Amino acid sequence: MALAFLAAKRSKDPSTQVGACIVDKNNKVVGLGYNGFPIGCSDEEFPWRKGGKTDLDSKYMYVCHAEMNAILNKITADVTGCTMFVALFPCAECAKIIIQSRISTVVYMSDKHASKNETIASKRMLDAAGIKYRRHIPREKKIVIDFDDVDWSGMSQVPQSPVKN
Ligand SMILES: Nc1ccn([C@H]2C[C@H](O)[C@@H](COP(=O)(O)O)O2)c(=O)n1
Repeated sequence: MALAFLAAKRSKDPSTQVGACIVDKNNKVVGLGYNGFPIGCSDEEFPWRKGGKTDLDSKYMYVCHAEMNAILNKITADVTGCTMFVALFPCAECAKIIIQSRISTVVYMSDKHASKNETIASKRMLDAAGIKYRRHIPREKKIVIDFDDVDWSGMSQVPQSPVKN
């Protein structure tokens, strides 16, 4: 989930940055994505403002969601049986792509649009397709990357990364 949030930091959306990270059955990262405009659609030319969902001058007509980008950016032939970690519960359009790509589990952080039809429809499809979903309960409250903490000559981190007991 932390990697999904790190990917989200690359989003140029001024109001909502969403990231998604796909891992395989061995927890290997096989795809990362964040919300952004399609290749060739410049952030300077296309609108980041909110508006009606079908308004030509709003971002909703153009933005690719983090989930879709993570799937399209996959480094494996397919993502069958994989788990997607995503900051925000997938909308109905992303649910369709998740189902068709045969991802088996979705782990999300926020479900703030739970009462909206796009989320209700999403859950209806995920349930029908037998895709499991659950909210992420973070074990760590904070993950800090402080470049000043890195000993560049020895390339070691001070304090060192915690090791599993
Ligand atoms: N599951 C989701 C939900 C939304 N997004 C993206 C699409 C937009 O860039 C932004 C939502 O904008 P808002 O209406 O909150 O200003 O988040 C996504 O990538 N994945």
